Amino acid sequence: MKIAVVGTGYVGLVTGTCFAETGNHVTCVDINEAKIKQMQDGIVPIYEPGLEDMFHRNVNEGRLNFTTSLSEGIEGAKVIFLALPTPPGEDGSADLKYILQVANDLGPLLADYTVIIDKSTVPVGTSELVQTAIAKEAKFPFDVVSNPEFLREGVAVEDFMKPDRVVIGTQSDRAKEMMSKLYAPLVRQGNPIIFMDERSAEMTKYAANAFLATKITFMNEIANLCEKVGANVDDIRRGIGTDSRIGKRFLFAGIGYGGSCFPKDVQALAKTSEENDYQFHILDSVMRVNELQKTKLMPYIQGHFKNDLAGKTIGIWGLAFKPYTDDIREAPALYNIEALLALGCKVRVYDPEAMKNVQDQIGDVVEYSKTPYDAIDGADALLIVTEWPQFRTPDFERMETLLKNKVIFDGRNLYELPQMQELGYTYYSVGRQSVN
Ligand SMILES: NC(=O)c1ccc[n+]([C@@H]2O[C@H](COP(=O)([O-])OP(=O)(O)OC[C@H]3O[C@@H](n4cnc5c(N)ncnc54)[C@H](O)[C@@H]3O)[C@@H](O)[C@H]2O)c1
Ligand SMILES: O=c1ccn([C@@H]2O[C@H](COP(=O)(O)OP(=O)(O)O[C@H]3O[C@H](CO)[C@@H](O)[C@H](O)[C@H]3O)[C@@H](O)[C@H]2O)c(=O)[nH]1
Repeated sequence: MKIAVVGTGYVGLVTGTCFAETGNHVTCVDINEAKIKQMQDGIVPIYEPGLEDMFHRNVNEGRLNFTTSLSEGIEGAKVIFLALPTPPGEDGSADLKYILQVANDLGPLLADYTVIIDKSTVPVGTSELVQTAIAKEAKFPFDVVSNPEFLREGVAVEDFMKPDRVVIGTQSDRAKEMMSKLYAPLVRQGNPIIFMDERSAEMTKYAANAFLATKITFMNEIANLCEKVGANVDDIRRGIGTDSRIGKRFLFAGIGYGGSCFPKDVQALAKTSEENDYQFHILDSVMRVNELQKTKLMPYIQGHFKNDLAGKTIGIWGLAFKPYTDDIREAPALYNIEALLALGCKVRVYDPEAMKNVQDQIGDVVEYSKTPYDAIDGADALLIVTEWPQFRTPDFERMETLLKNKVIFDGRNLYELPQMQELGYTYYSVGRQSVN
């Protein structure tokens, strides 16, 4: 099938590449000329495990192309995916200007029956707005389908190729048939395509993200309480996660959730509630708790150094909002850097993938290190923010020779308490007792 994907960010690029991999001919359209040129030159603009090989294979075999021209990109396409940004507007609601702009542009360009698919995360009712915008100048029949995306950064290719489920919101039989054909190779494993109406599909995406953000936040609050009552949140996680009604995943306490989705989607759902005269109390709490959680180790850092942090050097391991990505959107590391700098600290950072993005965003207010060990050379303490695998089994003996003090503040609970005790570190983590 000939497919167009409009918007070649995270979701667009993964969608386009994976559908090319299943034998379709895909053209990716983006207004960012530099990005399109990069991809035409064979450079994948994001770091995502498994994507690069698949990208090159499909480009070389002629199934994956790139253009900045919408009219050229959608020529002959039976389906058009909209994978455009929906950032928070000033009031927290999702800003639909990118989607509606493209919808307006698409109308006069359609040259046959086409299925237009919202892959972006959009508030309930958006498919009707898209429908109206396209209809203004369309001369051919079309259907607008809501097909929210559930991939996680870092495992995006696997999530896309083997989805737990595919949610498709449409009431058109013609669109349903087209979507079933497109997704057939991906749902072979027995995972379902779930059909529903457009509004329910749009709501399903927000419900999933808000539920997961709430699950994490609940564990973060349990962790905060564990510290006070002398319990260990890792044991609690094992103790409740084995209950199949609760499930083992997304129960890891830490220094808050970040990324391009949870923060903005929880906020947007709260806004939708407000607009519909409903106070979604849980979401308000989730947002408030997560704000506090991101810098929850700061009081421990201040306490340890007796509120005298001016001139102290803190090494930070991890900048990306989670491992296996270079994405720093809403990353807890940025909040901790800001808090440490405000207290007069010098900050030295290391991340295997995200340092360029951080430097582009905040410049040289921190020092960028070539290795994790450079980041702690002469530092007064180490703060761990992202659980990259290489931080799990570091050379503790070497660290001891580099750190001025054997102190670790660990926002991701990477090490066992008895191990830290034996090694003689002062160790603060989340939801567990401190080791001195
Ligand atoms: N990032 C994720 O993990 C993820 C997962 C599921 C859903 N989503 C949702 O998918 C949507 C896209 O997210 P993303 O992270 O891929 O966004 P992104 O910001 O990484 O990329 C969006 C792309 O759209 C392009 N663009 C903007 N206006 C355009 C136009 N008029 N024509 C063509 N291209 C245009 C931008 O240049 C950019 O390359 C959002 O609604 C997001 O909430 C994201
Ligand atoms: O037990 C956990 C699991 C995650 N996190 C944090 O939660 C955030 C989000 O993690 P994750 O969900 O793995 O990453 P995303 O790529 O943001 O994916 C989420 O957001 C996407 C965009 O909407 C959805 O498609 C995915 O299904 C949804 O998991 C990160 O800061 C993680 O550190 C925790 O603190 N504890």
